[in-house]
Amino acid sequence: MENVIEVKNLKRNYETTVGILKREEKIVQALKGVSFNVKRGEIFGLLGPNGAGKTTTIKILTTLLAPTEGEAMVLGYKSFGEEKKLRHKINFIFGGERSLYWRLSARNNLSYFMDLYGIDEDIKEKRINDLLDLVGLKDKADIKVEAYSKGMKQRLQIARGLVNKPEILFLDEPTIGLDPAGARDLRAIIKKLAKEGTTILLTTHYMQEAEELCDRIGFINGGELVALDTVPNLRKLYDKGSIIHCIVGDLKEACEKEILSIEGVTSVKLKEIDDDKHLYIETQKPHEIISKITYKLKDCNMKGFSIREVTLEDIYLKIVGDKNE
Ligand SMILES: Nc1ncnc2c1ncn2[C@@H]1O[C@H](COP(=O)(O)OP(=O)(O)OP(=O)(O)O)[C@@H](O)[C@H]1O
Repeated sequence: MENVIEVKNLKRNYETTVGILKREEKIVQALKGVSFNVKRGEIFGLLGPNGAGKTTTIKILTTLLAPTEGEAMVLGYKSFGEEKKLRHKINFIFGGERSLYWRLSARNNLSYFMDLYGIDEDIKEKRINDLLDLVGLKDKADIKVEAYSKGMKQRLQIARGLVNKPEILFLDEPTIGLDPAGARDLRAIIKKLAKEGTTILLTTHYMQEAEELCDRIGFINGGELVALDTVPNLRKLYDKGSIIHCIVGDLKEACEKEILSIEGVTSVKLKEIDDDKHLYIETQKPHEIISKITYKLKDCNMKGFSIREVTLEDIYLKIVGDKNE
């Protein structure tokens, strides 16, 4: 499958000033040499903590920001330098953005945005109806957007992002602030779009969403791409099997080390949540060693335990780390 995005050694610095009394110039390296490709029809996820460089990457790819160094080719055009040739072939939606006109109906919003792209009158009406159908707003098409729920507004944003039939749609945190049902509806639309051939590059902080949607995932941290693969391959690379999750009230200092020394335990992570201590024990043979673990924790006021498969969230925490630690 052909590459529709080719990013090579992409760098972007921001110049800012810091300090209140003595203002000093500071350079923030938001991207430190990122390289990746996206294939046509793929749903590609960029995941990483706040400030990792995800939005900067999207802004460069959507022609909104110039790179400091490196190359970003989108549909064969330089995203900076050939932006005029590229702009009508792509579109983007930033999560929580307020680009819709609340005093207008959904239909009139879409009509207005199509006019900005110079879409012919004779294809406008059908395209508007198709888009309203796709995002499930046909029945509410003539109601003012101000009366819409957050989920409906976000679905209309998606329709707005499709007015020019983009070959690539960029979505920065598309489901942010939506309730579970609203987020599920939006994910269904994203899947449908990809099935119909639209390439999607999205960012999200929701690991389950990424796991459900993305064909491949790039983990970005501190301006660097630290891993890139399909979810099954990421599992193979970083998956040591299962996680035994134990919750205890007290933890004797030696316990953690003793558990780590049990044969078959790959790693032990401790996290304090409220007054409890959560132990995440990585192992390939959870059922063989669980009794040894509960024995070691017998004086630790054990409140419960569970055994589960390694999730994308575990993989994320392993690769990117936990900023709240
Ligand atoms: N206009 C700007 N001026 C100065 N620094 C900036 C600017 N925009 C972004 N940065 C910095 O660049 C780095 C990358 O920011 P970016 O917004 O790309 O991260 P992100 O991964 O999208 O984060 P989030 O998940 O919070 O949206 C951060 O350190 C950020 O503070």
